[in-house]
Order: sequence, then structure tokens, then C-alpha cells
Amino acid sequence: MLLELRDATKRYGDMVVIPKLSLSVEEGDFIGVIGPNGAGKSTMFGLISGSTRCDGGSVFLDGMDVTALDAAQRCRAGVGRTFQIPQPFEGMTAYENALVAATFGRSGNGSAAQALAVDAIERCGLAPVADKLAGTLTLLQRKRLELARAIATQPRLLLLDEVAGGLTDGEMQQLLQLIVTIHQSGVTILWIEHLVHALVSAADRLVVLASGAVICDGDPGSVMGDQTVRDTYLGSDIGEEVGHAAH
Ligand SMILES: Nc1ncnc2c1ncn2[C@@H]1O[C@H](COP(=O)(O)OP(=O)(O)OP(=O)(O)O)[C@@H](O)[C@H]1O
Repeated sequence: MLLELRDATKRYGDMVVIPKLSLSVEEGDFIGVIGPNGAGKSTMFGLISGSTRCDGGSVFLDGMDVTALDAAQRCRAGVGRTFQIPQPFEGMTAYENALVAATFGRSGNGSAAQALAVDAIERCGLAPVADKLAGTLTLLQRKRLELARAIATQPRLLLLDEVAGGLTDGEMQQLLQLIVTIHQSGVTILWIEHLVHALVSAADRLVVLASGAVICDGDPGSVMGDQTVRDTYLGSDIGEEVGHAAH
């Protein structure tokens, strides 16, 4: 088991956003995470990556209890993540952004970090703009840089938070191909995305969150056909998409 949440809980004041969530992820999994707005998906990523502290329960990474570790320590332990809104250092080049990530990652410093940064930039198709300031990149390039920064840390587990939002269909296909390649290189993936069809085409497991709880977990086909899932999405923007993905 690469990742295990055991009764992980998060509260904001009196509001329990995630009540005792349990989830197991095997090494090599490619898991899509869906759920209505406010379901707690990003909060769950925070609990896994350490940017949000658990108010109860625990997080295990490869059998080790990492609940008390902060985000930087979990990054070094092999958890990489992208953010919904790309957060590069705008005044640094694409390469320098990847270099910072590599330096704080699992095995980087000095020439090892430089090699990791170059590799991440190349794998993410950013070599032609490696020396451009991150603040001048297009949306697709910024999304790619978000991925490059994450893989430069050499994650074993990669958390993708809506990396495809705002892209055209063609750009989305390019990004999807890149993510599939990253998975094939041995990285375990958890991917939150509202574009359900993209997840269904790539993931081998879908997890549906609602009100901080897993309401369905299984292969994409059966999850999309599940009545509880359909009822959860009824009347929402992506309800129709869930219906289509089930066929
Ligand atoms: N820092 C915070 N303080 C108070 N409430 C918060 C905080 N962060 C998140 N929440 C609340 O927690 C709930 C879950 O939010 P979260 O962002 O995890 O949902 P989500 O499933 O990722 O939503 P979306 O699909 O809209 O991104 C929401 O009701 C949100 O308003």
C-alpha cells in the first residue's frame, strides 16, 4: 500500500469538512477523484500532502505514519502535488522554477538537481521556453510547468488538482498524454478533475467524494453507472457529463 488515510478528519471551526475519511492507494494506481463543488477534494489533497493538518486520524505513506510531517517533509518522502491555480515563481525562468522544486525534492541538490530540472522541463515539452520567465508563459505552458515542478521533486505519489481546467480540447489531449506518460514511468497518480471524460479515459479507478466522504469507489465504468453518483450530480453542471460517461 503506497498511501493510506485512516479516519482522516478536517474541521474548520464547527464545520466538519472531512469526517473520518479512509482511503487506500496501491503503488501504480491511476485514480480519478471527482465530486461536487465543496465536496472536500482539495482538502483531502491537503491532508495527503501535509499543507493541511489532520484534526483526527492518520496518513500513512508506504507504511510510515507521516501525519506529523509538514508539506516539505512529505515532499521529500515522495508526495508531489500541483495546485488548481498554477503558482510558479513568476520572476524566475521555467528552468529555475523546476530547479527550485528539484532542490527541495527527494534527491536533489547541486548537479543532481540540475539534471532533474532539465529532465522535467524536457519531459513536459518546455525546452523551447526553458529560459522564459514563468510569468510570461501561456496557460498551457503554465500547466505544464506546474507538472514539471511536481515531477522534478521525483514523487512516488503525484496529486493533480484540476490541471486541465481552462484548456481547449486539443490542449487537454496533450496534457492528458503527458500525464499518462508520467504514470507509465512508475508514478502513482491521484487526479481531481471536473472533466469527467478525461478521467474515465485515463484512470483505472474512480473515487467519488461528497460531503467529505467516499460515496463510490471502483472501476470508472461501474462508478459512472452508479445511481448514488448520478443522484449526487443531478442538477449540477457536470451531471450530463456523468450520464454520458456511463455509456
Ligand atoms: N481554509 C478554509 N477555511 C474555511 N473553510 C474552508 C477552507 N478551505 C476549504 N473550506 C471549505 O471546505 C469545504 C471543502 O472545500 P474543498 O476546496 O476541499 O472542496 P472541493 O471538493 O475541492 O471543491 P471544488 O471542486 O469547488 O474545488 C468547502 O465548503 C470550503 O468552503
